[in-house]
Amino acid sequence: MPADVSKLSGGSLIIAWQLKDKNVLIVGGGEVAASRIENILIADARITLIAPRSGLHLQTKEYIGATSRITYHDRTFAGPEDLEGADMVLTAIDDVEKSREICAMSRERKIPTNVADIPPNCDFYFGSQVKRLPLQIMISTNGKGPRLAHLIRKKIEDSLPEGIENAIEKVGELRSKLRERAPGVGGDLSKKRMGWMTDVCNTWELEDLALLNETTIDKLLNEGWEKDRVPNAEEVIPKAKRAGQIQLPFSLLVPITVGFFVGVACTAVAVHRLGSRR
Ligand SMILES: C[C@@]1(CC(=O)O)C2=NC(=C\c3[nH]c(c(CCC(=O)O)c3CC(=O)O)Cc3[nH]c(c(CC(=O)O)c3CCC(=O)O)/C=C3\N/C(=C\2)[C@@H](CCC(=O)O)[C@]3(C)CC(=O)O)/[C@H]1CCC(=O)O
Ligand SMILES: NC(=O)c1ccc[n+]([C@@H]2O[C@H](COP(=O)([O-])OP(=O)(O)OC[C@H]3O[C@@H](n4cnc5c(N)ncnc54)[C@H](O)[C@@H]3O)[C@@H](O)[C@H]2O)c1
Repeated sequence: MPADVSKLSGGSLIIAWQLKDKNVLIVGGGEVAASRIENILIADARITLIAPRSGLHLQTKEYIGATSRITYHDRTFAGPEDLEGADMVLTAIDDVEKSREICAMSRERKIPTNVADIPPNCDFYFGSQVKRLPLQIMISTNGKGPRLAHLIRKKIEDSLPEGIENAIEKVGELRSKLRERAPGVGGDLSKKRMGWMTDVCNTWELEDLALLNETTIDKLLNEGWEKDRVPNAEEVIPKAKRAGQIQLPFSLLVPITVGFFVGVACTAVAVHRLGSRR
């Protein structure tokens, strides 16, 4: 039977774009540009910023002064020569015509472009973002309701357990130490490594993972990976350290959060159906 793809439409491709050391041109220096700068700096890219000094937002000024990763030009956009070497173009200016012009020029050069607030001139949209690095969560309403994206972000932020970023960081350290012991890509060793990592993540609570350090990571690898088993957190983390942690009910938070959003989605569908019957 052919797959039903009728509902696979109307969304975006949400990806974690790797921009390290790429060149991003930002045109405009207001509040929106400041938020674009923050997002691009997080991605370790270099920024060329073109905007007259007189229109710079305080936050933009602070970013310019704080890092050599921003090359600042105190002027308005000059023309196609400003697009030279750009891997991405973002405009955040209060001049719709100029924005459209810049967009046309960059699209001619096949440079991915976002024009703040003008969806037809965007090759990609920005979303509302939870930033608890290395965790990032992007919320997109696919252009339907940016303010709602902001409000949904707040709800997700409130539902995330404290210290979740530490757990992710420590899992990253564990994975890289495991790779030193079991290197390579593909093949049986790789399968075994992935299986073991999956079992550790499934078995351990986030708050226990967050307590890992260099010594306990080695212990987990010695007692676990080397012996083809997954030890309990109690075996690896000293009792006193576990006793000192705040017990976060992550196992409860996940179903509650998922339940909440399923509820919101069902209500929205019901309201929409009622509305369309009138
Ligand atoms: C999420 C966020 C990220 C960011 O920009 O960083 C973002 N807009 C945010 C806020 C916001 N923007 C607007 C309001 C006023 C209230 C309202 O209109 O709802 C507020 C609310 C506020 O400021 O709180 C006005 C607005 N925005 C767009 C239009 C044009 C249109 O709809 O046609 C208009 C109407 C202009 C008009 O009416 O004239 C278009 C876009 N805005 C997007 C992103 C993309 C789709 C995002 C998605 O799919 O959800 C998209 C398509 C393109 C883009 O810009 O990338 C950020 C919240 C960050 C946060 O706080 O967490
Ligand atoms: N997507 C969003 O989240 C969102 C939210 C609010 C506003 N906006 C829209 O984004 C745009 C920017 O918003 P803002 O609040 O940062 O505006 P702003 O007026 O504070 O800043 C505009 C900036 O663009 C600069 N500028 C104007 N023309 C220029 C040119 N030709 N070359 C270089 N720089 C130029 C100005 O000097 C100023 O720094 C507006 O169109 C606004 O409607 C988008």
